[in-house]
Amino acid sequence: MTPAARLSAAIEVIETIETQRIPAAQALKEWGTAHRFAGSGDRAAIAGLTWDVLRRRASSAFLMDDDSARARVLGMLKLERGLDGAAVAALCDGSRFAPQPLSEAERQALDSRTLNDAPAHVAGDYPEWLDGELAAVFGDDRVAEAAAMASRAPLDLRVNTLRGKREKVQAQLSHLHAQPTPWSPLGLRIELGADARNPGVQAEEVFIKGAIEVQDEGSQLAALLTAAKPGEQVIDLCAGAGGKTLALAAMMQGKGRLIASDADKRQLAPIHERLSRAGVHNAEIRAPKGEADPLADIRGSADLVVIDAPCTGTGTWRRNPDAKWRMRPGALEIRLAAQQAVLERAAPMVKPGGRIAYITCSVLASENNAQVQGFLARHPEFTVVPPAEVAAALWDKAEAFLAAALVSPEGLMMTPRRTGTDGFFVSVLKKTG
Ligand SMILES: C[S@@+](CC[C@H](N)C(=O)[O-])C[C@H]1O[C@@H](n2cnc3c(N)ncnc32)[C@H](O)[C@@H]1O
Repeated sequence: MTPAARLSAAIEVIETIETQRIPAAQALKEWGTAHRFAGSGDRAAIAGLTWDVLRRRASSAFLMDDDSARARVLGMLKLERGLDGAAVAALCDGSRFAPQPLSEAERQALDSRTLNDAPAHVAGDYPEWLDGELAAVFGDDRVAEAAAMASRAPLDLRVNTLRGKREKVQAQLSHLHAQPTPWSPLGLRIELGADARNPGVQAEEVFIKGAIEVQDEGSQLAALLTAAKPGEQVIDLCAGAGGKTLALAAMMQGKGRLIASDADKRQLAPIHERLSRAGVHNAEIRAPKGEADPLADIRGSADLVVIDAPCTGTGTWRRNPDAKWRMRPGALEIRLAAQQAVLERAAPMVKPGGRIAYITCSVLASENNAQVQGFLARHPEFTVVPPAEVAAALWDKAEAFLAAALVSPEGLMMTPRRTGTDGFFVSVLKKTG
């Protein structure tokens, strides 16, 4: 397919998403089924265009002064891909399979309209109802922060130190141009272009042998900031598919006791295979069985309870721009209640002097700072470990990391703009009594 034909296809996919109100992944799949002649390169390029339109869904329509699928695609080409009016016109030449030529109004919009007068939620491409939440955290920086949260994310890997060393794994992935991540001593980063096909790391020998896992650098750092140590008793209370469990296991070097649990046993399904591939031998998985609490025996004994809390995932918008537009206020309410419940569950498990690491992949104050404040009010036996002490887990990077992150009395927040990671909040709470 020509670049122009791919553009026509992307307009079609965006139209389907908008009119049928279906998820982007589904619309792309349906398009692929109906156009079996399209090769994998074409599909990847059309998907790239579609995701980029969703990144710029509001600002592209504002720029074009038109909210049609075609306008959003044209506006995205300027805002996200940096094409000028002439370059867009060259793609839309009206030839077979190409989009229709630009109208006068479209040409003018591409040449002269800007986002200068756009409201914050439009310029920053986020749902209007979240403006107050983002203003509370970022103030006037919210447009710049949100724009970074809309930008394409790299593919980050964590090297599993139970199986290999970063330098060696990097050399084994040199064909993918993997580079060390800026903060995590365990991370490798693969930058992906706009039309990039999935690099298929799961088929690499280092992956099959358990030496790497796909994990955003922010998630790696969140695990490191818990400062889990060899010999400790660590409870991963919201283990899900085990991303944090695997990182914690490597930090513990096979020594001590690591218990992974989750309220939803289905979420835990992939963890068994992942732990065995990663060579983890000191982890115990406790899935719920009926009404009984699988962690009933853990009372006042844990050195560390990690809460990788259920959250809205606003910090991962750059990986899933579709989810951002589908998010509703009701979903936030549900997450807030779940976070409070899981914090309450964790408190009695911790031994005196032990700690809770409360982590979210959200940037919203209601899910982060306010949850910590509420918990401290209910549990005066806990205090916040000062963020400077928490950051010390990053050794030589601690000072620069503290300067980059958004530090509050409740904890540390990473954002795509500040740390080049997904958005993550980490608060470490120590039990004094
Ligand atoms: C952010 S996800 C966990 C991701 C996982 N830790 C990882 O790194 O791959 C949050 C998890 O919390 C679980 N959860 C929700 N409420 C819970 C509760 N009250 N107790 C324990 N787990 C809960 C959900 O089932 C979900 O799997």
